[in-house]
Amino acid sequence: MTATAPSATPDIHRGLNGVVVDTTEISTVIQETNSLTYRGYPVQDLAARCSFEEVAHLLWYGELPDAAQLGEFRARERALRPLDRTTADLLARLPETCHPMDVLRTAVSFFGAEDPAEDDDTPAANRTKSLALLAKLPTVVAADLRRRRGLAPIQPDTSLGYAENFFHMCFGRIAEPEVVRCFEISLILYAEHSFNASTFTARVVTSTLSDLYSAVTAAIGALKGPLHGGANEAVMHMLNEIGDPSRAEAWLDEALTSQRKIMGFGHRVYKHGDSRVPIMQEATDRLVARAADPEVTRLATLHAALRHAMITRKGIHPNLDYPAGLAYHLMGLDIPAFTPIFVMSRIVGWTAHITEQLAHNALIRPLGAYTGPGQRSVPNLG
Ligand SMILES: CC(=O)SCCNC(=O)CCNC(=O)[C@H](O)C(C)(C)COP(=O)(O)OP(=O)(O)OC[C@H]1O[C@@H](n2cnc3c(N)ncnc32)[C@H](O)[C@@H]1OP(=O)(O)O
Ligand SMILES: O=C([O-])CC(=O)C(=O)O
Repeated sequence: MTATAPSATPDIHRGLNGVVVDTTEISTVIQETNSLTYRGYPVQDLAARCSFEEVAHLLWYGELPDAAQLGEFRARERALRPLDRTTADLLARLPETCHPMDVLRTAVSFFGAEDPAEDDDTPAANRTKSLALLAKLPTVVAADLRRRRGLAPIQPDTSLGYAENFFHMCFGRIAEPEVVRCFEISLILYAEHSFNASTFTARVVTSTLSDLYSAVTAAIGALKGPLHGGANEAVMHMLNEIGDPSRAEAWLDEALTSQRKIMGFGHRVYKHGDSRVPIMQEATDRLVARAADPEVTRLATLHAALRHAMITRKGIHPNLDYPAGLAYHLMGLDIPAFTPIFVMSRIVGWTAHITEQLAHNALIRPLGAYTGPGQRSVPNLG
């Protein structure tokens, strides 16, 4: 038998780093200008001039809504906010020791099981499901936040916008306009970011012609990890661990020496700073100024000191999770709710990508270069 010559080592891109897997019309990071556009609009302009609902409409339908379209979009979203009794009961039975991302993942999976049209993947059916998820996810997140505080859920208020209603459902009151605006800016900035890990996960699941709920459930699992969305919670844990601004440099030295990843820093695509950070940082700074509280000043000084030390020492810049984590804490939200809030926003990007994937589907199935043992005979186990 002639031996086969070993094949040439294939070109391997671990983590798909630098690999372009498909086209997209939804958003792009423009490396040269370090900017991000949604359907062609710079995200900083959208954050300055639009509501989250307008941006959701843009990402899903390709255009900003006119007044009539926005009115209809808002009315439909508001009507879909309540949870049915079965869902509320199911979620209330989950252990309080589980992470709130587990609650969201379970909720979306259950919404799929309950939906008789789960397998209808026509664009119209998927638009209806996407809107229902957008509307219901804040209700799940707020009820779970209150459950962990030993409080009963508060029903959604259809007279309130998306961001205001979330504060109402968490705290029974609407936060001040500056807080709501900062929150809304974070939702706009988190809504979409091209082929990030969780969106790619949603596209992989969709590419098998599985249903939208399965794709979103899987995306929630991918977002939970601290190298992705989980970093906004990890940022706040890290700031609490450091404690005092005077410790920032020494803490960083030690963390880098022990090869720790510094949460909220670095990015696969942005190597000179995340385009969204300046907008989020400015909004967070406004919350700090408004608080005029020594405790808040201590945290903000520590946040700035660590950012400065990390850029000086490693040349690595913060990503969006760095200012967003601090902002959510300053809004009075509990740390385990931070990544679920990311889901409330990114649901828009995920479902826009699911629709796009389905419109030009190709099964996503890469290759792996085998490095295991050569072919061998199964020994006699008897
Ligand atoms: C919204 C979002 O999901 S944004 C991302 C949120 N995630 C985080 O904040 C977690 C912390 N950051 C990280 O772990 C990384 O920067 C990632 C996962 C985001 C990007 O990772 P990659 O693109 O794979 O870059 P990679 O990990 O190879 O980093 C390149 C170099 O920078 C270093 N580096 C990158 N980020 C960090 C960090 N946060 N802390 C310490 N070192 C870092 C790496 O150790 C590596 O150094 P080396 O070349 O000496 O080995
Ligand atoms: O793009 C990424 O890799 C991560 C990110 O910033 C996001 O999903 O918003």
